[in-house]
Amino acid sequence: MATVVVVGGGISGLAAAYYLQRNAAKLGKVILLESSKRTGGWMNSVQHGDGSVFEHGPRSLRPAGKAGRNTLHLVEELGLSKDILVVRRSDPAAKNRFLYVGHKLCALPNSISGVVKTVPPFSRPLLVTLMGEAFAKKNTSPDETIHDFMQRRLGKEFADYAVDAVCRGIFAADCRQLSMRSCFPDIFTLERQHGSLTMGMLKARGSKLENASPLESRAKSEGWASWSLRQGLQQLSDTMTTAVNSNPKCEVRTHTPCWSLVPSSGKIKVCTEGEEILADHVFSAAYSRDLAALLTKDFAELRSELESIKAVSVYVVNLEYLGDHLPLQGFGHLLPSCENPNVLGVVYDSCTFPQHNRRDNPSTRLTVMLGGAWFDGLRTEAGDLPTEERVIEIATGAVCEQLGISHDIQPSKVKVILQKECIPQYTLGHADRLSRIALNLSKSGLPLRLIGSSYRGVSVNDCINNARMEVEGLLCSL
Ligand SMILES: Cc1cc2nc3c(=O)[nH]c(=O)nc-3n(C[C@H](O)[C@H](O)[C@H](O)COP(=O)(O)OP(=O)(O)OC[C@H]3O[C@@H](n4cnc5c(N)ncnc54)[C@H](O)[C@@H]3O)c2cc1C
Ligand SMILES: C=Cc1c2[nH]c(c1C)Cc1[nH]c(c(CCC(=O)O)c1C)Cc1[nH]c(c(C)c1CCC(=O)O)Cc1[nH]c(c(C)c1C=C)C2
Repeated sequence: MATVVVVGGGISGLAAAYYLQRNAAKLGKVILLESSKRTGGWMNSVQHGDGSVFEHGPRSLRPAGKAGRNTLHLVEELGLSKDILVVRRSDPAAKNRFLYVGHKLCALPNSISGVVKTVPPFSRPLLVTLMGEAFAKKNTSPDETIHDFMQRRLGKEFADYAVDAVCRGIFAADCRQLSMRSCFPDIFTLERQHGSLTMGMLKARGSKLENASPLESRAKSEGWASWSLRQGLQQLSDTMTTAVNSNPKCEVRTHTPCWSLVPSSGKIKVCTEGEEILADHVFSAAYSRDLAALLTKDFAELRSELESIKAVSVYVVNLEYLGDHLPLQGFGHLLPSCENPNVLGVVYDSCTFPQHNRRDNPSTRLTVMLGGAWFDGLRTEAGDLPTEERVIEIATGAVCEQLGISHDIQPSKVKVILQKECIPQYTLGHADRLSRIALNLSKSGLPLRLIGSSYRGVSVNDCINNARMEVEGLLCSL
């Protein structure tokens, strides 16, 4: 009977352990090793005594797409359907997203009238941009930066404002560095298959749901745009941890860093502080650079490829103000890098999930995100990290300037968290890098499978779905 070790207890590692424990009869033992004191990784929701919930990491998931539907399935299996908080497509938090440009909040078009009119910061209606897109020249190069791709198809203005800002709001990244093929594979493929994104999207519309679970059907019929859970998204990782631990053949060990992975006659010796586990199979769910540090010098090439996937750091600043202070209802706003590189955007949490607001008083909850690919711009002249006071000053300054919440109103809660190297960057050539990693791994003969946000998608949905596919791959091979 095989022993399987999962290194890393973020959502990817937990998903692998969860899908492995469902098939534990075929396996001997499943052990998940997590170096920190808690599972969940970046998934981190903090509940306060007054009922408020603050997210320091991911805050909402999309129900759409194969990976989105897979997570809904998981939620149902875990018995969490009753705790789902839904944002419908008709809600302001789904319809209204803003760009902060030229010292103004500009609504991104979300209706027919918004598409046919010229709305700031654009100099022509979105409809004209989309009509032009249908005739843009196709590119056949194996990869392109997101900015080059979008500028070619939708024009420079659209790429500089909308695309630049959205990439900051997903990858905290500079779209001039990122790979279109790896960050938005579906859109990249639309051009290959249909010659145009507009035409491709029109053809792909209204596909039917087959074998939908009750929650998926509900999501479709009620028009869900995104969702969270009553205790915050960490409720998902906590429930997965409990499910894995409740299987007698499986075990989640926190406070247990893996120190090294050493090949041993077709198996891997997994070394921790007090123990060596001889594993038949290892899933690495740690950041690729952390995995590189676990491999011996014999794997220099593999290590150097894994190390080349860099990640950016983000300051997450959660703010709560007593009273209703939002000038507009919506999901939040993003700043294109030309407006203010250091401030990525502001999420209007109290509008998106009012269920997470404190119970005793009306409140405005916001999350300001700073840094990302522009993180060094936040450092002092000496190159040091800014003090917590300075980070709060930047965040409350942004809220004052961009949302008109005066400096005279003191936040009732403030939490600053530095999320170090939290979002891996799929730069140009990422797909080739993954091919080289796969080749290196297969040559090495190591029974090691790679999952996690470093490789094929940073969204929680992708992390879970990719873990599931890797587990299925292993089970098929047994
Ligand atoms: C601020 C922020 C906001 C986000 N917002 C969203 C959102 O709204 N929606 C969305 O879908 N996604 C969002 N994401 C992305 C998503 O949260 C992450 O991509 C995802 O959680 C990554 O999960 P993971 O398990 O792959 O990695 P991680 O969460 O990094 O987990 C890796 C784990 O491995 C452990 N580890 C590392 N080395 C070792 C070792 N040697 N031994 C043992 N353990 C080890 C680490 O301690 C960690 O717990 C956001 C991310 C951030 C940072
Ligand atoms: C301002 C910085 C960030 C905000 N969220 C994130 C960052 C870095 C991280 C993030 N947000 C989303 C994902 C998952 C992507 C997916 O494929 O599901 C991640 C890793 C969701 C998301 N957020 C925005 C968009 C357009 C998306 C994609 C999915 C969707 O349409 O819901 C926009 C956005 N993010 C932030 C703000 C303030 C904002 C827009 C107003 C915060």
